[in-house]
Amino acid sequence: MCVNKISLNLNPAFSVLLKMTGVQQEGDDQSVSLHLLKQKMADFAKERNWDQFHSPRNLLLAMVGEVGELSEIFQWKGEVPKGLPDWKEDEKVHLGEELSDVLLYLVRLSDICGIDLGKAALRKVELNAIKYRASKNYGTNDDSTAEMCG
Ligand SMILES: Nc1ccn([C@H]2C[C@H](O)[C@@H](COP(=O)(O)OP(=O)(O)OP(=O)(O)O)O2)c(=O)n1
Repeated sequence: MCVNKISLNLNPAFSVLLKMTGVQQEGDDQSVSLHLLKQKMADFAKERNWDQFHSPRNLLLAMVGEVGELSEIFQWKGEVPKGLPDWKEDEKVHLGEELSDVLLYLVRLSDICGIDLGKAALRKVELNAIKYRASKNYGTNDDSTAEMCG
């Protein structure tokens, strides 16, 4: 599989962000590649002469800040049902924006650190499958059944 063509299904709110930033989606199915996001973030920084600010530490702190903003959306709500059926449309748009900020900083951080995020994530999925074998962990999330892997 070509890692650069790994696709993520993103919240519809992300299409608003893409339009605002002039980013065009690849196709009509709202799938966006990590490669496209990486390139768009690199262009965004270069056009503003912001490469100087996009250091690993700065990007990590920016991402953590955005995780905080994402957490605020859920703060004090108690548990919420999957699909967020009771949320207003503007709340979902806001959620999409904060999720996107986290993703974009993560993509940029990975790029600046020279990590191929798609490749690393695929490898991790494979490691997870070995550590948490379906046959031993079906229906349980007790990690005492996890296997060590070196
Ligand atoms: N130095 C910067 C500043 C911003 N961004 C990009 C990445 C994020 O997607 C978004 C973050 O912008 P803000 O810091 O304005 O954060 P918010 O959009 O969350 O705004 P606010 O914090 O006012 O809610 O912009 C960036 O790449 N580099």
